[in-house]
Amino acid sequence: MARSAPNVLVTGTPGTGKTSLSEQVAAATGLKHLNIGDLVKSQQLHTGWDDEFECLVIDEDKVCDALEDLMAEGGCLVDYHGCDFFPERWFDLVVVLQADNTVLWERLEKRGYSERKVQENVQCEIMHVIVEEARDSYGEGVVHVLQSSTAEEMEENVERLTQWARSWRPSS
Ligand SMILES: Nc1ncnc2c1ncn2[C@@H]1O[C@H](COP(=O)(O)OP(=O)(O)OP(=O)(O)O)[C@@H](O)[C@H]1O
Repeated sequence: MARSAPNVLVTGTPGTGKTSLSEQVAAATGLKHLNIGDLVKSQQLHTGWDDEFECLVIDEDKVCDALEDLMAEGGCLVDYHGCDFFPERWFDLVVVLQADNTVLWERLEKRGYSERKVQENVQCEIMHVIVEEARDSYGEGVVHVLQSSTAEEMEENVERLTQWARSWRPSS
C-alpha cells in the first residue's frame, strides 16, 4: 500500500542537532517525530547497559517491530544516530546532519559526557561514519548531507525539510 505522507530519517553523530531539527520540522509539517533513543528507554527496547560505550544496547529487531505499523502508514520523522538496521523501503528521504568538530566537541562536553565519550563521538564525525553508513544503506537520491553547526544552518535545514515534506506526493 502506498504511503499518504512521507517518512523521513534524520540521522548523524550524537549532538549534530537531530532532535532540535526534527522537533521544528514536525511542528511545521505535522509529521510525527519519533525519537528512537526515547522510545528505546520508554518501551525497554534494549538488552541492557554497555559500560564500555556508556549507553543502552539497542535491540534493533524490537525497535523495527515497534515501528513497522507507523512506518507503513507514513508521515513519520525518525530521529536516531544510526541508520543501517532500518528497512530501506521505509524512507523517502534520509538526512545526515554534520557539525564542525570543535562545535560538536563543545556541545557534547556541555552535556556532561566523559572525555572519552566526547572523543569517540567527535572521531566518528571526523571519519564520516554515519554518512558512509547512510550511503551504504540507502539509494543515492535519497541521502542528503546537511551542515548543522550554526543557528542559521539549523534555520535553513528546517525550511528545506519543511518545503520538501509539503511538496512530497506519493508515487503512483
Ligand atoms: N545548528 C545548530 N546551531 C546551534 N546549536 C545547535 C545546532 N544544532 C544543535 N544545536 C544544539 O546542540 C545541542 C544538541 O542538539 P540535539 O540534542 O538536537 O542533537 P542530537 O543530534 O539530537 O543528539 P542525540 O543524538 O544525542 O540525541 C542542543 O543544545 C542544541 O540546541
